[in-house]
Amino acid sequence: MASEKITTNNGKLNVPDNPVIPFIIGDGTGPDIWNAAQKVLDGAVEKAYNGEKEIDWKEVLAGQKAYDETGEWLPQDTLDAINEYLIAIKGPLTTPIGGGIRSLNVALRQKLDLFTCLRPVRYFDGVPSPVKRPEDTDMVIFRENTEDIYAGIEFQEGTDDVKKVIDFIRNEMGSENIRFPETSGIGIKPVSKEGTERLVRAAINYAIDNNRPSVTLVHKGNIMKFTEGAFKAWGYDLAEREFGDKVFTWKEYDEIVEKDGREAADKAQGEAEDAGKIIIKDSIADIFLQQILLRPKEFGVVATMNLNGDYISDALAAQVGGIGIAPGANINYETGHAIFEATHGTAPKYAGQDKVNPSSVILSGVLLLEHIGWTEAAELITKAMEKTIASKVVTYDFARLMDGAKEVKCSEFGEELVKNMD
Ligand SMILES: NC(=O)C1=CN([C@@H]2O[C@H](COP(=O)(O)OP(=O)(O)OC[C@H]3O[C@@H](n4cnc5c(N)ncnc54)[C@H](OP(=O)(O)O)[C@@H]3O)[C@@H](O)[C@H]2O)C=CC1
Ligand SMILES: O=C(O)CCC(=O)C(=O)O
Ligand SMILES: [Mg+2]
Repeated sequence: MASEKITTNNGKLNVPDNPVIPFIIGDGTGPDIWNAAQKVLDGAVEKAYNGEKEIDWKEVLAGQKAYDETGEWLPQDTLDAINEYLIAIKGPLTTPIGGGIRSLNVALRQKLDLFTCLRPVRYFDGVPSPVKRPEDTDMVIFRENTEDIYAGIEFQEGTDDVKKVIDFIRNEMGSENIRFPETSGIGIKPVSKEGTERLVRAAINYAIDNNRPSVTLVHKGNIMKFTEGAFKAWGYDLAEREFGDKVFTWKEYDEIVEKDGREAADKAQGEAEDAGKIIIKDSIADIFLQQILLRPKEFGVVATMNLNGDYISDALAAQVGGIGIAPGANINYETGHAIFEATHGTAPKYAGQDKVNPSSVILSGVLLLEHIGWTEAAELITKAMEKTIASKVVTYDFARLMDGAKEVKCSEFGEELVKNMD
């Protein structure tokens, strides 16, 4: 079967039966989990479509393997290939120590402008969890992926550059708030209206398409007023301007309280909920981290900035069993480019041991299959995952917390999933 490219037409993906999909194998435990995942993905596609559809996996290089083979951590050829083929999947990448690149993962997201980091968090029955009712956690995180302190604008303590920046802040901007100006490093946190709007737009569209009752804007706007506070304000404005009567915002709620009192505002929100409108609300990041533990049912779609999203992703993953089972995708909803990847890192201490849980990258593959419309194959894997975990055949991370579990290797867990596809 000759393979073809996935293309876009007016914002819609055209997916041939035999698409070329680039993959980055990843560092550390990357090869173990990718090899297991590829077999599961191929097995599901074969089973779902009886050989009428097949993915042509094309390896592209990044990370240690790229450095060893080409002398570059992130070769231009890799960026060009993902640009050309639109959709890719990757294993985790080590952050090189020293050198100009802070994080290859962050660099990939920024260079391809993959502005949403989508991280759905759901519970699979039987997975060991530290909370009493892990099934109540069912959220989808929209983490802004290109801005915030991840932009990497930082100046090291003691350098001429940081001195210039500190002099500028003190002398030109008149701020005396740098407590120890002689010994400070400085980090800059850009948060833009465009960046916020495209992220919040994607989150609300997702809520509409997937019948989610609310979108929560998570921010620390009480302290960082012109970055995180602006994120909240721009988010509410965008919701009201672009989504009109499909949404009811807490900004509207506050306006009603001001005019007609709290009872009237509660009534208006109740009516909006009854009419199936999406409630756009907000939560300050610190209390949000408490509420997702105490009252997770109150949250559905979460839209937030880069650093908050990084913390929230791992915290929520823990509630449903940990980052061994936390998938993700980096998506530009405007160009159609997307790279699917696990939430966790390279877990270097387990590298080459065929030990870690491949579920995060497998479920990232499920997101990929859903994204290209191959939902039958995606469903086969999800069901097989449910069945396999329920039968207590699991990798070390779950086995150490479960009674009566059978611990299997990374590759064996993948094989078990393929067996359990029916
Ligand atoms: N997107 C990416 O590619 C990311 C890359 N990184 C990079 O990865 C490297 C290592 O980062 P580190 O902070 O150690 O975080 P990791 O996520 O790599 O590992 C931390 C711990 O999480 C658990 N864990 C991770 N992956 C799995 C898995 N597949 N199955 C079961 N458990 C798992 C292990 O816990 P335990 O020890 O309890 O068994 C592991 O020791 C760094 O260079 C970092 O920059 C980090 C995050 C994301
Ligand atoms: O690239 C990294 O080292 C960190 C990335 C990360 O933590 C994440 O994507 O959640
Ligand atoms: Mg992270």
